[in-house]
Amino acid sequence: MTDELVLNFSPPSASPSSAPTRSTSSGGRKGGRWTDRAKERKRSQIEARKASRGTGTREGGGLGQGVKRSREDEGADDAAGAKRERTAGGGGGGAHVSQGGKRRLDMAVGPSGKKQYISSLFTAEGLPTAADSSTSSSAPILPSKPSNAPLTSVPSTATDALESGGEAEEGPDPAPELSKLGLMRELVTGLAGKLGITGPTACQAGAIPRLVPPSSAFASTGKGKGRASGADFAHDAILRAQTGSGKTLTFLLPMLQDLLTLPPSSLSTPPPSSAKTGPDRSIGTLALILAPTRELASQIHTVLSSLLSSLPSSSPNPNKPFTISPRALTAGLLVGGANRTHEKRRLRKGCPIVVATPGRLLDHLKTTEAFRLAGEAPKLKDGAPKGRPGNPNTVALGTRGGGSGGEGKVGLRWLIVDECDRLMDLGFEEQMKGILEELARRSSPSAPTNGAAGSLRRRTILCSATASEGVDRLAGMAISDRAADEGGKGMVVVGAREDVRVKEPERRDLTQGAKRGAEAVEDEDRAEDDEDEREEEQDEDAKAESAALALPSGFTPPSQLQHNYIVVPPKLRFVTLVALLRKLLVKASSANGGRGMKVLVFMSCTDAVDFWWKALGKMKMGTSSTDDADDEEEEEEEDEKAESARLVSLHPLLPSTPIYRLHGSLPLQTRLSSLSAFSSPYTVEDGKRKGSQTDAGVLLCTSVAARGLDVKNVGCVVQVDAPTEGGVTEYVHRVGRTARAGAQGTAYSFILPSESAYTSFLEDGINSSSASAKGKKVRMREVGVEQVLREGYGGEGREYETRATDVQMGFERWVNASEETASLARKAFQAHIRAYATHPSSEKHIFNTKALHLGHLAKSFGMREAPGSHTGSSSKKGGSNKKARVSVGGARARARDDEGGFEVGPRKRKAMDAEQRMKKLMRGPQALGASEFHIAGNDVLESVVRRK
Ligand SMILES: Nc1ncnc2c1ncn2[C@@H]1O[C@H](COP(=O)(O)OP(=O)(O)OP(=O)(O)O)[C@@H](O)[C@H]1O
Repeated sequence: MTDELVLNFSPPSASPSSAPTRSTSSGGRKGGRWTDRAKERKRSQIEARKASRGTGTREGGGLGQGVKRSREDEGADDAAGAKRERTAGGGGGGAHVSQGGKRRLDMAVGPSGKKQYISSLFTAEGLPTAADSSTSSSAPILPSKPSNAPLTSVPSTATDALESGGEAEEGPDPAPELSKLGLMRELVTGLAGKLGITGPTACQAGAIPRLVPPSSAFASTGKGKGRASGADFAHDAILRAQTGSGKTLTFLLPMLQDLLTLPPSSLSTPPPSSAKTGPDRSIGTLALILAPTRELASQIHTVLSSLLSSLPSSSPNPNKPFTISPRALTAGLLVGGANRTHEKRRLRKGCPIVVATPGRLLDHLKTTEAFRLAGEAPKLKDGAPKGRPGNPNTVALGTRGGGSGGEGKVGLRWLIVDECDRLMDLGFEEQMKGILEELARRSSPSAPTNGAAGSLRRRTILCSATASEGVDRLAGMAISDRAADEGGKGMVVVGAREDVRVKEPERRDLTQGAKRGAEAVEDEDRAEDDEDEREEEQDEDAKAESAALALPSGFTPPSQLQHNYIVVPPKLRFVTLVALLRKLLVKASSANGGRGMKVLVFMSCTDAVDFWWKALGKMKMGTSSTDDADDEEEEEEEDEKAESARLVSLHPLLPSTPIYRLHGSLPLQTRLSSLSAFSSPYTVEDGKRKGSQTDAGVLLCTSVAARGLDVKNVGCVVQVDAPTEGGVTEYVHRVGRTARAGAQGTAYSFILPSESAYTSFLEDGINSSSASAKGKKVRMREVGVEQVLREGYGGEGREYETRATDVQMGFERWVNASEETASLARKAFQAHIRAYATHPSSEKHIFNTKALHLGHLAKSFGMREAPGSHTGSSSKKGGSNKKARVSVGGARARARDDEGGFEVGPRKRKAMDAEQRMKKLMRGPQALGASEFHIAGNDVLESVVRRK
């Protein structure tokens, strides 16, 4: 590598001699007793070794310079008790090949001048290269046509479905392809102007015409060019499409068009003479959009707000005025972790559109009096509906709690659930049930069901890439009334290449559900029965587990995405990540004129993210451990104060590349600020933000960032740890953070040698999907770890080994410099092992804790041996063949105690259920705020869900 990053390395020292230095005198003596000759030869060899070692240390000055160890370190290595071959020769380079042995040991001179041995990262044989050289990263890659890019023209299948003969618009279309979808001119202009979007993606071309209401439904809005015919119109739908294919706009655009053009007669205000005098934001909430994570909710809110601000305050077309001005369609954001009082204030002012996480939404639905759905009157203290004289909006509306809207009036118009499969997986099901019950309770019994007025019924859109059982359940709950009214017609799937009608979701009686919930709270004795039920459910879930792991039909990664894997020996995980990041960043920087790229790095648990993030920012290269300790003590004091506010780390080998972190245990503000800083990162020099923008950035994260997040210029996703939940589906979501909207993207997965079956597991899972079976098969490409290290660290021959060793030593020095850092390392290691143990049984043949070499894995956490608590056998005794003896059951049990350390999924839900039961018993707040996702994990929610 000939880039500036390499300059961070000192020039390599004179090539270390790997053979003992022979004294010329040793062979000089002839004659005499053989024992005297042998003694003399031995003495001269020792002297020669001393001499060469001294020279090497003084002259080395390269990577080996930093390889100084304290007595304590030395002791630890000795205690590690590996059968070490004594090396002959030495040098500043620090790497030595043992005489005939397999292991390589690094030798350096400590501050006291004592020689010290360092357990080596490399063996004399070197690292294996990629198994199949034809698939190595140097092999040419045939470019694939992006599958989620904006289309240059609307495909005939989409256009055929559109109605012809719509009203002619005046003037040329600003984005002709978009206006063919039936979108109103103002929206198309706004998209083209503010967002630079001129053509639809395949998902948008397929789904928007079906979601835009047919012209017959709203006489006042007139006919658009591209509206779907009544037969194709999907009142309720499941929206399913590839990652990065523009699903957010697919549901937002029809929703906005619908709200802007609601029939004036459906509103409780008199028909407006102009848009400016139309209903204001106190009209109540017309649309609810739910998302599983705070970040995703916030992102949707941002897109929605910029869409709204791109629209004129009134329609310039006098024939088609906006019924409600875009300025009145204020979007409110309600997410866990945010200030409730501020949210209440916002709700009091009125939020026609609400974007929320489910727990917080339910909380407000239950407890915030001012939260009014469209059609509901504000409640007076005595319970009578409040009708302010002179405010027709409130006077004409029905009473709250059962009489909303009145005949022919619109109530809550849209319910949109983004990433709904994930949402059901995360244990939000109770909250979702609670929300639907609350909406059902508040909706008018006389709500329109049929005919033109029936089109005012709530529309439900479930966005899901995955057709899980949870989605079916949610669909069943959400459209239970309609399904009956329409003779069992279920939800249609839109957005996929081929629209498919899913089987009719099972109807659920929400009133019964509410009763059951209330009884459960009243009768504590029933808790035991519930527990039995849950156990049965668990068994069923276990059976469903393997089925759920297969990739759902039609859900494939973008075709332009390249999938790579690297077989990384456990002790090389840290140095390989640093090398890979260097390689990627340098490559991107030279390809795009120095701007670099953004990289997302997924890890299994929050503790590991925190630890590696800190280590990358704090470790130093090439200084002695004592100096480091002094420096760091001073820094620590300052850092302590700033730590919580600190967003960015910088690594000495990744200059000008800010490193951020994201996981569910961080405070909301830190989460959002980290994400926003990563989205438009700034350069940092001398620890200070310099303000200029860069495209280079690294985000270490857990699966909390796997769904829905859309950050521009993410060129690569690295999975240091495979997802512990969700199997192939979760893999596809994670890698889907790159290669969005037609952009190129690369994914790398680290796999341990014992996990080699993971690649075929992924390939089979992805390729068995029916859509991909027709197209190009996905193939995982192996990139040799040796190649990554060589390209990342540069140098001649195997010099990268020395450099990697120095990086590892810098890491270990930082870890061992204080009890605090050492304990961080232990905690991260233990959380990692526990997370590893939660891989489902269907993946146990790949991710088996028994196959882990804990001693080596500990090295990737900067430790010289595995902490004893998780090893059945101490690493001091075990030698190189020690395997992990971790009880999976035990690890699972511990997982329940450690909410923060895990990703959350179906199996985690069981743990959370247990925790919720415990909280109920304790009757005290025990926030699950540390959970990965915003699992509404608090006692308030628990009680509101159960409350009648
Ligand atoms: N028609 C379009 N033309 C160009 N870019 C678009 C278009 N539609 C959406 N985009 C952009 O594509 C990116 C991905 O969109 P979005 O986040 O909605 O994808 P998604 O399908 O929801 O992905 P995921 O499944 O990962 O949540 C966004 O940056 C968005 O601005």
